[in-house]
Amino acid sequence: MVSRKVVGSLVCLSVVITLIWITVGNGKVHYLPYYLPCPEIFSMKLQYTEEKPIQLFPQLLYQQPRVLAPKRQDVLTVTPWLAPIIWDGTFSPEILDSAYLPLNLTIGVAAFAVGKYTRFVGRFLESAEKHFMKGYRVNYYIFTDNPETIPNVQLQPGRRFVIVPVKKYPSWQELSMRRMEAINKHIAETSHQEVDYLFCLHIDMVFCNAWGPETLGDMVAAIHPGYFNVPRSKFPYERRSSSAAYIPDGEGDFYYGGAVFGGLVRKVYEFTKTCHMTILTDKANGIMAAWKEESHLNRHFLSHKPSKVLSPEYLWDDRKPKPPEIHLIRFSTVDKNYKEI
Ligand SMILES: CC(=O)N[C@H]1[C@@H](OP(=O)(O)OP(=O)(O)OC[C@H]2O[C@@H](n3ccc(=O)[nH]c3=O)[C@H](O)[C@@H]2O)O[C@H](CO)[C@H](O)[C@@H]1O
Ligand SMILES: [Mn+2]
Repeated sequence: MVSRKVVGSLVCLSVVITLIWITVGNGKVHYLPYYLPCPEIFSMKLQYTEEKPIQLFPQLLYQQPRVLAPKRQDVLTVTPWLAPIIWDGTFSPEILDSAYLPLNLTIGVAAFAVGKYTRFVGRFLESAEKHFMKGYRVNYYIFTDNPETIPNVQLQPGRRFVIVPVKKYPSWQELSMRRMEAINKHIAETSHQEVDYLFCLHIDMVFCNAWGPETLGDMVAAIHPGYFNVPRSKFPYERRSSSAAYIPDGEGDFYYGGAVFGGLVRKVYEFTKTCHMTILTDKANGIMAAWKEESHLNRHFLSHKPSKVLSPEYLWDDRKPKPPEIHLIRFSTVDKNYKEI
């Protein structure tokens, strides 16, 4: 009896469902295959700003990186905020080139040659043509008050030389305070459209070994050759609390050199803007930081950590004896005759 009632109700239910289906669904079967829950996603595309169908790391044969056998044990190769510190022996130029060359990047160099410093331009450019970003597109921006004295250096294909006229500053201190401003202005007006990365370098230096894509990063700072083995209490940071470059005792990571900094051009733009602003703040308060823009750079990098740090291989001073940790000097100060300049 019970089963008859159940069968009766089931029959009724199916009749009602069929009637509803016929009236509402108009008899058509709307079949959604369960294995394609949302077919639109297959036609959707992410809107990348630049799409470069490039095969990174094409087949290359190289030694296996060994997890338990670090290439360098004598030096720190990563900061506590996990930025790499670039030392010879820790990277493969071939792997890096295979990743960076296909991107067709343009690297900018900004350097000042004002007054008697125009004499350094020839040597700087000749050495850069031999060692700096070989195989990449490079734009040299030479900021000078005396374009006629700049020698004509033969450049490799894809490399360009640009004179950026600046006025003669009343003193080297004033020039030192204005460099950030001039570079910032030039990025905004010109170089942000011309380069991907920009390095700001002293002109009284020469390249002596390869400087390649291992140096590219969002924001790049270099450890000063005079302070890589010194406790931070001895760093020549600005110690007066009235300065915007003030770093109190007990703080600081490294002492970075003002002669080398760089990064993505938009990051260098932000960086030079903040440094220029803190320099102006000091000026308004009648104070000049101990090591001028270098003090402001060090203050900035304390709270905005660089994403890559160059070892002193990339900022050396040939007057110093070479310690065993430095295998290769890549960029070094030339001996200036201080009396003459
Ligand atoms: C003696 C001194 O304290 N100098 C400053 C300078 O050390 P340095 O002794 O390395 O300074 P420097 O003589 O190399 O001058 C810095 C750069 O400014 C340019 N330049 C300088 C003078 C000049 O008459 N014409 C010219 O074009 C040139 O690109 C030069 O490479 O830089 C450091 C970091 O940046 C600190 O800021 C130092 O305070
Ligand atoms: Mn210098």
